[in-house]
Amino acid sequence: MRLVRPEDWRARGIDDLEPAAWNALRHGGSACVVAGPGAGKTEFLAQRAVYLLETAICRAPHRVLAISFKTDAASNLAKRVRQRCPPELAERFVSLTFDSFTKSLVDRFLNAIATDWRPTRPYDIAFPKTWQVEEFLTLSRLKAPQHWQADIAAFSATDFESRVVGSYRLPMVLQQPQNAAEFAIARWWATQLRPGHPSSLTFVSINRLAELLLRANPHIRRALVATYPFVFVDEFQDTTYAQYDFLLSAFFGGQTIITGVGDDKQRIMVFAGARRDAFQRLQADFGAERFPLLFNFRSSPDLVAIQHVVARALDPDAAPTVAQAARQVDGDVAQVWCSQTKAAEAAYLAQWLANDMSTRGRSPRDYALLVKQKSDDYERELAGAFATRGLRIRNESHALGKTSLQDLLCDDVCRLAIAMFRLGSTRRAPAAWQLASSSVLTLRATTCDDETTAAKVEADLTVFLTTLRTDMAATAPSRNSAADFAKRIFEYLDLAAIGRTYTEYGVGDHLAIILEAFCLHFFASADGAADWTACLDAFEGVNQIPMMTVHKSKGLEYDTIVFVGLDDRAWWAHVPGDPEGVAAFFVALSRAKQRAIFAFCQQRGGRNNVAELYELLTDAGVPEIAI
Ligand SMILES: Nc1ncnc2c1ncn2[C@@H]1O[C@H](COP(=O)(O)OP(=O)(O)OP(=O)(O)O)[C@@H](O)[C@H]1O
Repeated sequence: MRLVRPEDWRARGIDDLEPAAWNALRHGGSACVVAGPGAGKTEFLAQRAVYLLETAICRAPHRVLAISFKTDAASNLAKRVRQRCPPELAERFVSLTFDSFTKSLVDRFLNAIATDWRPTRPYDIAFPKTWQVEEFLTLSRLKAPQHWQADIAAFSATDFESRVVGSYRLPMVLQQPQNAAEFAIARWWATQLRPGHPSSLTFVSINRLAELLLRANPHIRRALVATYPFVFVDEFQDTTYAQYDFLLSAFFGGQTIITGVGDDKQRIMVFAGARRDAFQRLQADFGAERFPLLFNFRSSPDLVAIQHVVARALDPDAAPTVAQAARQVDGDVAQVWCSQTKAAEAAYLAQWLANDMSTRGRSPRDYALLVKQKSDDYERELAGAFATRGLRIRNESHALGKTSLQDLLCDDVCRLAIAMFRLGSTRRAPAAWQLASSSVLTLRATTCDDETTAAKVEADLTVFLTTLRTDMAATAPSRNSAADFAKRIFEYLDLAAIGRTYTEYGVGDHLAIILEAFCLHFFASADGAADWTACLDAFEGVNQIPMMTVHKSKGLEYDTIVFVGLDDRAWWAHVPGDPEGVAAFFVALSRAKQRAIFAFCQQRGGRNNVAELYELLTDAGVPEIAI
């Protein structure tokens, strides 16, 4: 492998980076890369990883660790690095979510966790609802000594865990609570560790256990620091108290160079415990230098101008960004559509989308329907009208067991299983063959250098697929036949080998969660499908218009976004003046490359609470149109 001198290194797969991005990319210390939507923050991280690997600034066996918040962001970043540098270098780029990283530490070193805090193996993952936390806090208050009761009553169920539990460092051994917070926290832990039962841990608890693990076991921390001299954190503005504290415990005071990228104006996770001062802390604790980026590669100049009006509402000092993309549509690039009834809104929307697709030659996946929450409800309300225009909605936020459709689809095992099914339903699927054959070689612990064994593994795969193809051709899709074929494919792939080969499935219950979600979605896709290709298309959402919550749309981009439900009912939690609501609005608006439409329907709710969002659109010159 030929190394590149740092001064000779050029951007890979893109023409260039903006000057400030070059400075940040070459910077030798920790950095805060702060930039608005579409600035290419994810692309910047991919380029920096390739730079570090190709110049051997990150020399083997050292690795670059990238931490993202969402599974699809982590896999998207890994994919970009794989596309931009040779495989032997890309394999030293580790891209994980915060939760999977801390969980893998806990699962791997569970026995090194102090006995007072050690969970059972295996443990369940808990997702307590707000009412359950409320109930817990009420009970804790009643059980607390009287002088602590008022303090406990002041805790809020929405952020008790993220702020109070999340910012608390576990002592090495269990101690008597000294104040109200410690009393509530101790009870919270008792409900999670559950002596005598399988523990049931939230990801905040898993984070706290990982932090304790590193603090209590300096040799594990040293090994971690030695493995990863470079750490990237994407969406840094959303770093929670627990996550920042974990970073501090793991990497403070050492040689680790941290690169945090993000945008304070897109901070929409405060409800989940995001710190408002994450960038400032990175500057103070790790001496990170600040690099603001000013380009926007995503949105057309007119949309960038509208975004700037909203950006200024969030940060009066926000610098104007420089649009790099060209405008491709005539007429308004943004509009507010006002309707009286949900039925009228759905009918108009479906007709407009079908028409726009055919006149502009666009596909359903160029569009996205964004909602504030409860995507299942909107899907139900719109699906009928869409069907009459031959359109199908793909609800990416839909929950599947303990994961979501969006997370399932970017999972490695899911992608492999679908590739096998594609090869079972058709002869010509080169991308599927590429993925299946390389994965099966890896699962059988064979390298391409060992030509004899590799040929045998491929021949065996061909035989398996030939029989599968014959049997699938002779069997109509149904829930039962889907279950039979899924069983056959997973047995062939060998779940034990999957656990051994892919680190993310080796420990814990991640594989079980994915398998459950896969089966739920695959059986539903097979139900009523005309043939296996239709079943697989339904599974993958081919030719369907994606719908998702704003939170799930983070980091994604579409030609046209339609925000459905800009009203008080959908935004019930929004308090006028609260920057988090405006930030969510900003995230939605900035997903659009060419066009953003906001749908307001009187039947859904009023627009008092959200008046400020409409005012911003009016200030930006966005017209309102009755439909
Ligand atoms: N240097 C570049 N040259 C050309 N295109 C780029 C460059 N950097 C990024 N892009 C493209 O611009 C778009 C936005 O990039 P990316 O998704 O990385 O932005 P982001 O800063 O993460 O945005 P957001 O914060 O809104 O999620 C993508 O389509 C990406 O491929």
